[in-house]
Amino acid sequence: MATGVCAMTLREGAASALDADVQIMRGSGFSLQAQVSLEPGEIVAVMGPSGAGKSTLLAAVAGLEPLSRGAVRIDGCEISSPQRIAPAHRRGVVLLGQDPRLFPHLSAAANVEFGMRAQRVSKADARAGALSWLAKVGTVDLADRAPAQLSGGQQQRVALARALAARPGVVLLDEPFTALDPETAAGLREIVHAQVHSTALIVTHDAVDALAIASRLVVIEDGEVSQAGLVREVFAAPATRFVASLAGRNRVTEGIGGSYLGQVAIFKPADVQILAHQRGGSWRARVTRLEQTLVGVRLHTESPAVAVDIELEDLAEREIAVGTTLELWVDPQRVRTLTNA
Ligand SMILES: Nc1ncnc2c1ncn2[C@@H]1O[C@H](COP(=O)(O)OP(=O)(O)OP(=O)(O)O)[C@@H](O)[C@H]1O
Repeated sequence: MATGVCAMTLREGAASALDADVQIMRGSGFSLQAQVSLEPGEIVAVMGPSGAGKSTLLAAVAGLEPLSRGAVRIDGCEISSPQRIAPAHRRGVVLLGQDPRLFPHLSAAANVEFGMRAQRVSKADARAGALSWLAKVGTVDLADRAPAQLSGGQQQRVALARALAARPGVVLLDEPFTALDPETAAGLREIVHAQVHSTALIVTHDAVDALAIASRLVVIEDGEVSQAGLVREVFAAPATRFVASLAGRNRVTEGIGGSYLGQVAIFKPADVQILAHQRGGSWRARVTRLEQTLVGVRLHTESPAVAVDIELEDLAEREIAVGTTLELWVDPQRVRTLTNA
């Protein structure tokens, strides 16, 4: 693979390979060190706590944040290094964030055309292409409206059409659904799933987004990659407390049933059993809250805080209510432990 700066314009319309080795040191004391490689057409989710460095990673890959060390390569062509950042039209990357950032003086169609014209598409083809992209995101009937005449969700759809119409080899989406209501977000999620044929890195706070859209997940914590792999595998075997909480697992740090002291015990709410009598490793807990789930009821208990999933019939049969004291037990084989650092 070539490693130098490529003079050629990047291939348009084809998904590209992305290889980013990003090191950023900010005066504020924050530093980011992350390495991500994507095959052409692969969609990878990026998750992590607030302030971990997710947006910084995407900005660096987009060529908007200078690197302290490392390089970003697309199809082997270096588009960013500490010495040089390629001009925007040669990077082959688009970044779409929470804010649609449409040109306010241009209509929805003209906004989409703009991205295509930058790729030297003729005016007539750009108009036809813009209408076709607006149709794909469900806003073709709004083509002549100015951004100010569109709702937030409609603006975000137009911004997505503009980003994809430029046929980038790599698309970067930084929480594009966060500011939208759940229904609009679900619609856009489907559009991304159906229409993004580029290689894509998507920052999200939503585990459902990661499962629905991406094949792999990269978790960033404190400026470093803390876990990476297939989305399902990462959620099935959380390596950090943050990933465990994403995956909806119990995370107990103060020990349970006299075991796991000095460790973080991680287990599924569905693996906690309610016993009729005390046994080795069981513990007594008071129910503080009941929550209905799609498949039954989640009991929240205290000291330690543990969630327990049971079926609705069980709740009625055992006469469980807020304030009930239960004897709980979890099979040690179902408990994963982390060192309590
Ligand atoms: N322009 C900036 N100048 C200096 N520091 C910044 C700048 N932007 C962000 N930071 C800091 O860099 C760190 C990483 O921020 P970043 O926005 O990448 O995090 P994030 O993981 O995307 O967080 P969030 O989920 O809240 O958006 C934070 O400590 C943040 O305060």
